[in-house]
Amino acid sequence: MVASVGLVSLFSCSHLKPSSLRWFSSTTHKPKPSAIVGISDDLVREWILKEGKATKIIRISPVGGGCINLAGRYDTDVGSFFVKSNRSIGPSMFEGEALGLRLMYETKTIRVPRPFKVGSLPGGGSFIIMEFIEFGASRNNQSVLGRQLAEMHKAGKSDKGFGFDVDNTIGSTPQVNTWTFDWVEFYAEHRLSYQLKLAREQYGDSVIYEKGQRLAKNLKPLFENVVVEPCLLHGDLWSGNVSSDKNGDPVILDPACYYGHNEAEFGMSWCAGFGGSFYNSYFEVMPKQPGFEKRRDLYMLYHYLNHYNLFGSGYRSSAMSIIDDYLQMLQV
Ligand SMILES: Nc1ncnc2c1ncn2[C@@H]1O[C@H](COP(=O)(O)OP(=O)(O)OP(=O)(O)O)[C@@H](O)[C@H]1O
Repeated sequence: MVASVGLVSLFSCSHLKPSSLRWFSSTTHKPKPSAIVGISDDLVREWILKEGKATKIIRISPVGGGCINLAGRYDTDVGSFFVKSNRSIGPSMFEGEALGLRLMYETKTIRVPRPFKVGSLPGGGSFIIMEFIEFGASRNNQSVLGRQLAEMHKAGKSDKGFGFDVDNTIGSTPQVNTWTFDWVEFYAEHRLSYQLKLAREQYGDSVIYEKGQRLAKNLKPLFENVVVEPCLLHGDLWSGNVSSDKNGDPVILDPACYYGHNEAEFGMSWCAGFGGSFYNSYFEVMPKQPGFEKRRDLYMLYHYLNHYNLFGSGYRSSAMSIIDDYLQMLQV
């Protein structure tokens, strides 16, 4: 039922960020500082020299690889800072990212960059300053990644149900995180239905909308005998957002966090390359729940729909065939 990742997907898979660009994306040369991160960086420098406790900024260099924001590395006498900026979007996007990074960081389970500061830029736009992580040359150990991710899911609990304190984005699509006590209701409304409405608005696609809504209203049988607890999710876990540090320890980046069913974390697994050792280690900490396989495509559907909305019709058939298969399986 899962569509294979073709050429189109490889390059648009997760927000146009081929993973190969990820591993070696830093370059070091010396253009004018403000040109590097695309902003007048006075506020960034000010923070680094005051709260960041640096006495000197030694070098500023651009970091490539992202699509939505401009990024730079600020080397100082107290270490390096990673800065992203966006000239047109206000601070809410980076506030969402910072909150997600902070909550993941506080679980002390898997390495994420520690967020330091989000600010607005004088002429509009915003920036985020976080810990700079030196990436290692090789991909991380899948088994450690699986275990640490499961530990994060286990540690990151919520007493408000499913959702998040702020809305954020998945790629550039808004992701609504209104707190909801029932997971099936949350996933149906704020994940599937939201994307289906977008597809109808953007493409006039009433076929996928109507079939998808029929599925969204009939998800309950897929959750029989399962207790779903809210877990802190990275939310956009694909290979481009997974790296490893110089010690070879896994690092996860660029999250779209919310509290959800832990299995929803595998919704991007069609672009993640998780192997057997990843899943074995994961399930040792977070045991597999009954019906896991039956729900796997349901969680991919959200991301396929998002890719359809972001990148166009190349993803429609994958989303449609998942919907059709479920409608047939559930006989609705
Ligand atoms: N904390 C960090 N330390 C060092 N490098 C980082 C850090 N976070 C991200 N990077 C590098 O910077 C690049 C851009 O970051 P990121 O992907 O978060 O950008 P973005 O534009 O916000 O996201 P998107 O890729 O979704 O457009 C990444 O490819 C990664 O290699």
